[in-house]
Amino acid sequence: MRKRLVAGNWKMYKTPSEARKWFRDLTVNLPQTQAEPALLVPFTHLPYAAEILEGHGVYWGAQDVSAHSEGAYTGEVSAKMLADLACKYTIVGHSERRSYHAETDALVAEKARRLLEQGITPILCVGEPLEIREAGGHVEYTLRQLEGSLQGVSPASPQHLVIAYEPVWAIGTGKTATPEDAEAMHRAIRGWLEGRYGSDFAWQMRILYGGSVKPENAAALFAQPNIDGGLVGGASLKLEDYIKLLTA
Ligand SMILES: O=C[C@H](O)COP(=O)(O)O
Repeated sequence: MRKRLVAGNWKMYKTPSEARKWFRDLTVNLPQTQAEPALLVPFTHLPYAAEILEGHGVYWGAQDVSAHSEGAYTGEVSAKMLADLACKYTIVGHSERRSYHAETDALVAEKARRLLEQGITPILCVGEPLEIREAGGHVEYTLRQLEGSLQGVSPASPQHLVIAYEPVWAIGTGKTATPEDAEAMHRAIRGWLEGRYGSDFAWQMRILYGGSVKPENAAALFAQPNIDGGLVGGASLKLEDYIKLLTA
């Protein structure tokens, strides 16, 4: 049985002080839920997450990591540093990193390997742009991206790797994939993972949907058999909405 993961990607929003208050408010208002809550926040917020969320059943992590283990890499943050702040998850290969920072599949795979070396679970993002979807090449495109981004990535258990399918055209646009379209892609991804890691392993891995997930559409998406939760941007910034997603 796969435990649903509701991962909030805060992107570059909120100050550390705002985050500290938000984390406290969440611990006080946390609903009874079968879902696992996780927050992927800016690096500057992580010490507060570690201090406040610890012991509440809420997990935290970063939105990116260096592909290097250590060294003279000004501005970068290593997986070891994230592990020291008890990060359970960290996003790699988000489409915003791929497009604004020209991150390649090979680089994303490097980053995922650095995280696994430190016991942090990568949430590895894949997904097609609009023109590929319109041309009907979305499955092929996404599976090719998955293959490139998982080169040499060998998680010790199915819980140590999470895939997030995020169609680029649905991110921050208010346009969501229909539950049926999202499910079709998730099924294709799981099929590919079976070939790569074996059926039992792939069956236990979680595949999240991301792209304009909101309290109003979450239940229908999460009800799909191969959708194991969400990677949520905008709606994870508002405490009330995030709480609704945990109980969707
Ligand atoms: O990582 C999250 C995605 O980019 C989705 O963002 P969104 O929920 O604001 O569309």
